[in-house]
Amino acid sequence: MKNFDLSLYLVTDRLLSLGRPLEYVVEEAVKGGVTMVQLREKDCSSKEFYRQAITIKACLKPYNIPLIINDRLDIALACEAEGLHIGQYDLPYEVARKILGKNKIIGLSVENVQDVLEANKLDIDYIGISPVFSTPTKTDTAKELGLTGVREISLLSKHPSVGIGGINNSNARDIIQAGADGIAVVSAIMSAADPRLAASQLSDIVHQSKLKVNFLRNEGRGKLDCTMPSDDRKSTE
Ligand SMILES: Cc1ncc(COP(=O)(O)OP(=O)(O)O)c(N)n1
Ligand SMILES: Cc1ncsc1CCOP(=O)(O)O
Ligand SMILES: [Mg+2]
Repeated sequence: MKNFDLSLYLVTDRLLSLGRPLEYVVEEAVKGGVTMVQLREKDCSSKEFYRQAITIKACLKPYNIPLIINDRLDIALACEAEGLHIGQYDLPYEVARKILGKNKIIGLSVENVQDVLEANKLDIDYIGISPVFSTPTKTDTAKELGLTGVREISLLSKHPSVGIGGINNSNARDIIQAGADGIAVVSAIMSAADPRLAASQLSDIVHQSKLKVNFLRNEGRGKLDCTMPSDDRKSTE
């Protein structure tokens, strides 16, 4: 059964871990409140990627946190990860789903409205709204979508969403208020002096923002039901 929470999604980058072992940063982050982990290795051999995947899988098991593998279906299968994240230029969704089966989590990056409309036709499990802001962590991205993009995409998407790209303590709240179900971060946790504290602060922001969004949605629903045309009812702002 697929059971996952997108609230605070850590995407790894070993090169940003300030020399600390990846498993140390990941475990600290999970203790701080990370709800999902993606192993993203852009620059290593398949053997090394597999070795890291097995190590991180073992580290996450006691916490019941799902491991998602970036790009590499073979590694996801080999380490029995809970899922795979693919982008617009990666292995096609249909192929990944056929090989992984219906019980694995598949996430897909969306970079514009057209991608979201296409994603709505697929049985993916979540979308990554990519990138929300420009970021030095990944420079080969599409144009940043900004908060307007997050708002538009989360209204259009039939799948749950996470924003990714340039997210930190100062803007995490805006991403949730714009309609995303969670935030995905690399440097805000990987490069934090105290990854547990960084995760716990982000987790608090996300949860507080979700409470506020849900409150406004419920409050608004009561008021909107009698005053607003139905097309305006999705908005919380
Ligand atoms: C949660 C999440 N969202 C988006 C991405 C980006 O995926 P992609 O566009 O395939 O780029 P790479 O990460 O492969 O460089 C992601 N990894 N995770
Ligand atoms: C993997 C990825 N996909 C889109 S932006 C990005 C990197 C996000 O890194 P950071 O959280 O450090 O800005
Ligand atoms: Mg990719």
